[in-house]
Amino acid sequence: MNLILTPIGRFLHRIRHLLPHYQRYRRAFVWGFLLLIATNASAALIPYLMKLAIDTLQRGEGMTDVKTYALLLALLAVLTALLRIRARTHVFRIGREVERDMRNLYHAQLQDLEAPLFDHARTGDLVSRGIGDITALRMFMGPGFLQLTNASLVYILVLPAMLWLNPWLTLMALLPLPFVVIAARQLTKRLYRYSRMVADRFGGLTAFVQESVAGMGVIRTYAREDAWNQRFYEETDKLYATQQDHARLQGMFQPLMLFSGGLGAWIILAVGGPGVVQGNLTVGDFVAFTGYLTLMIQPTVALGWILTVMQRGLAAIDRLSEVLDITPSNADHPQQALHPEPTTPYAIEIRHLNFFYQQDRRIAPRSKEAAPSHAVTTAAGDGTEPAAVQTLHDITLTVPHGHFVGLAGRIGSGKSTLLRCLSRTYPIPQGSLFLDGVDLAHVPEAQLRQHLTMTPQESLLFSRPLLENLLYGQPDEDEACAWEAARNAAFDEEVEGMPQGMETLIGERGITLSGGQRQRAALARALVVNPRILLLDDIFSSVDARTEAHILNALLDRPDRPTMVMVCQRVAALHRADTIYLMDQGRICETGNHQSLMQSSSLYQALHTEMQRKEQLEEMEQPEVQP
Ligand SMILES: Nc1ncnc2c1ncn2[C@@H]1O[C@H](COP(=O)(O)OP(=O)(O)OP(=O)(O)O)[C@@H](O)[C@H]1O
Repeated sequence: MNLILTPIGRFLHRIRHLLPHYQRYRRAFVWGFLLLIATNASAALIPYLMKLAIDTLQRGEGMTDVKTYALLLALLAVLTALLRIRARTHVFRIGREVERDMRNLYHAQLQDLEAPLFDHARTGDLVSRGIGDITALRMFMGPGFLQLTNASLVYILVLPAMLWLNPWLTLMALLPLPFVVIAARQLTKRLYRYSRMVADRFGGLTAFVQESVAGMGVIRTYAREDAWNQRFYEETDKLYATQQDHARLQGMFQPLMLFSGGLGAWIILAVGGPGVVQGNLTVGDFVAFTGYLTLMIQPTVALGWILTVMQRGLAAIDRLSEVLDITPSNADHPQQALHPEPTTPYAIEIRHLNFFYQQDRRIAPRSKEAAPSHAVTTAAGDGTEPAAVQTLHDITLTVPHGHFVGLAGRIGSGKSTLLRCLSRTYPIPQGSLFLDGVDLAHVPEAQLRQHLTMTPQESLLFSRPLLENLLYGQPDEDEACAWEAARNAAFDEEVEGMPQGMETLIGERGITLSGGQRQRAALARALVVNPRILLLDDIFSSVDARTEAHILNALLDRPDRPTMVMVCQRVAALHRADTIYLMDQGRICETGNHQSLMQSSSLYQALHTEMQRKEQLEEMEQPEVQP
């Protein structure tokens, strides 16, 4: 019992993400199955009617019967064709529906994945899983199901008919079958291996193309086109070689199946022919036998194709499961709603926060034969915990409601990482970060995003009209709200100057805007949400100092100003900060305001002087600044 259950259980586990679809479309599958039974039953009647017609002719009986058989045969042929068309369109539609559902599921899962995975996964590979692998799944669920069911039904329906006509001749005709089964078993594993390799290589190639398009400017700047092309050719060569191995294997199968069918036909002639001459077999039996064998040859020959589609489908489901199995790190945490009004003196409280970046946390199977529960693994592919590097050390701080906190420190001191933790972009430990006294790890995602907005260093804009980008977090707001936010971000005048104003279509990732415009558009997008807490990570790096000061002053002078934590790179921001946390090597080394730090911290003094010098140079280079 165990022996039977274990492989079946393993298989069901492997296709676990497909089982809900079998459940959802169970009626459609049953209906498709019934249509296929009807199609094959109708097809299986044709050789039998031929036998009756020929036997009637042989006996020299009246033409009326023969005409009736001819009419019946014609009707049956039409019926079989109609049923086959209906069955095929029906089953193909199921495949399309599953394909659509899986694409939606996969896309939704990508939205839930956390930042560390995107740090290490290759975008192109994720794209290829969402496109190529889901197409392979459609083939598995639609045409694959159709051909497999068809082949099984042909054997189930035709074999008894042949045995009933002549058991001995049937056994002889099917002599090559065991060899076919053995060959199929041998080839299946290798087909899976090559299918998986082709899918992985294709994923790598998609990632390459994606990087080439994104990095076109860099490639041209360094005149690396030829070298880059060469690397691409090497990748395509590898894919080609794997595809060739795959095709060779697949190519072997079809002739093998055709040969076994031909051998069966030869046996029928060699054994059945003398039977007809000796009178042990009627000509009708002989013709029916040949007809049945022809019926069986088609699915037998298609077996190679079926196996390929099935193995490619299994490779696809393995690759998709690696992504679909990943659960967000806070999925199991109990949820606790934030209070609508502040209940504690601190909007933000951080207690002894330690944070580690995982190294080389990539999506890959554990072993060559995809294991069921793998998902995230190390470069070694052994599923052990990836190495981690501690980036934040024992951070403790508080931010009272409405305060403006500045983070300062040298490059790589951990400022952005701290903001990423605060915005829960990265998984955070429980009991370390609190919003309004509620453990951040327990705050429901949707609520968190209404209360807290983070604008990172490099903000992405979507290839949509500017208005849609600005209202992205509050799509129900009207255009007036977008204009107000643009005004607060000192971006409104430039929008007015654009020929299509708010309806201006933004290029991919905001490419058609200048760096400074992109940053202010991203700030305006955050302001539309009107969050209680605003996290700003060095978002003025492409904006001149005066514009930065202008925006910041306007923001801070608002009576309803949010609690703000900002990575400060300019002196004006530091001067306005209620509290400055000075960071060094992942630690908070000094705390105070500008005046107190100028007196107590040599690191702060040095940073401040550097900033001042940089700003003076900037002013000299760019005398024309925006208001
Ligand atoms: N996604 C990541 N994965 C692994 N390590 C990272 C990641 N992001 C940053 N680091 C490392 O963490 C350290 C702190 O980086 P972080 O970006 O927080 O510094 P920062 O103070 O914001 O620097 P900057 O002023 O240049 O923006 C650096 O050593 C950096 O290499």
